[in-house]
Amino acid sequence: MKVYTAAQMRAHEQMAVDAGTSFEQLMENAGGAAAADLLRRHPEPARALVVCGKGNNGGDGLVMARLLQAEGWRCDVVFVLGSELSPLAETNRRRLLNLAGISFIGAQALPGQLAQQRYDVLIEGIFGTGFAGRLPAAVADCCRLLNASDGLKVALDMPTGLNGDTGDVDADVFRAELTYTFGAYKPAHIMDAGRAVCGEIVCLDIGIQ
Ligand SMILES: NC(=O)C1=CN([C@@H]2O[C@H](COP(=O)(O)OP(=O)(O)OC[C@H]3O[C@@H](n4cnc5c(N)ncnc54)[C@H](O)[C@@H]3O)[C@@H](O)[C@H]2O)[C@H](O)CC1
Ligand SMILES: [K+]
Repeated sequence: MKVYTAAQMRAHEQMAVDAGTSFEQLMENAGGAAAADLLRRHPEPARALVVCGKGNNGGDGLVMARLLQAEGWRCDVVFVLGSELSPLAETNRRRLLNLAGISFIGAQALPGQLAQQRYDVLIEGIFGTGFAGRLPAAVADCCRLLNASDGLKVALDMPTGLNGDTGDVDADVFRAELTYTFGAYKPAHIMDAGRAVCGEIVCLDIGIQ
């Protein structure tokens, strides 16, 4: 079992890029592998909420949204940390523009939306390996809302509020039923406190050593 810290992930990602792939392709591989697994579990078109932060963790969610909508899913996308995204997340946001089945909803509209719309799947891409410190209040509020909602709760790489390196868990951590992690497990995935908030953990190959 491969277990990599955030710094080790960055090093292996860089090695893969030096060997000829690109960061964009790695993100496509991550979102693609997660979407493929979800589609195996949920072969019928369904309705998903994709909750993104501003970094590449959200970018993985945006790739998933594109691939799920291509299979007939309806995906609502929300950015909870503003609209200034990492370059790769922005590239993948643009790829969603004008696609059938994709709607963008404002973060302030999320509580009302969750009250009136039932989602089959909630995909959480707020923070991944780039997270350090405390959860911003807006993210803690969002996680509380998601935790209280119906639908399969899916975390990308790790549930937001879980520090992948240390296993520290915020009180308002996203409580996932299924966690897709990319390239390798992270230290928190094999700690009891971390495992308690990840649900089933599926480690997906994204083409790094
Ligand atoms: N490593 C790989 O091989 C791949 C990783 N992928 C995915 O990308 C994320 C890591 O993305 P990154 O952009 O580095 O970080 P995050 O998305 O987790 O968010 C970083 C973003 O958030 C800010 N931030 C961090 N802590 C806080 C805080 N306490 N409060 C407020 N804001 C915070 C930070 O400054 C950044 O702006 C990885 O997990 C994978 O999901 C690839 O897509 C595939 C290859
Ligand atoms: K996440």
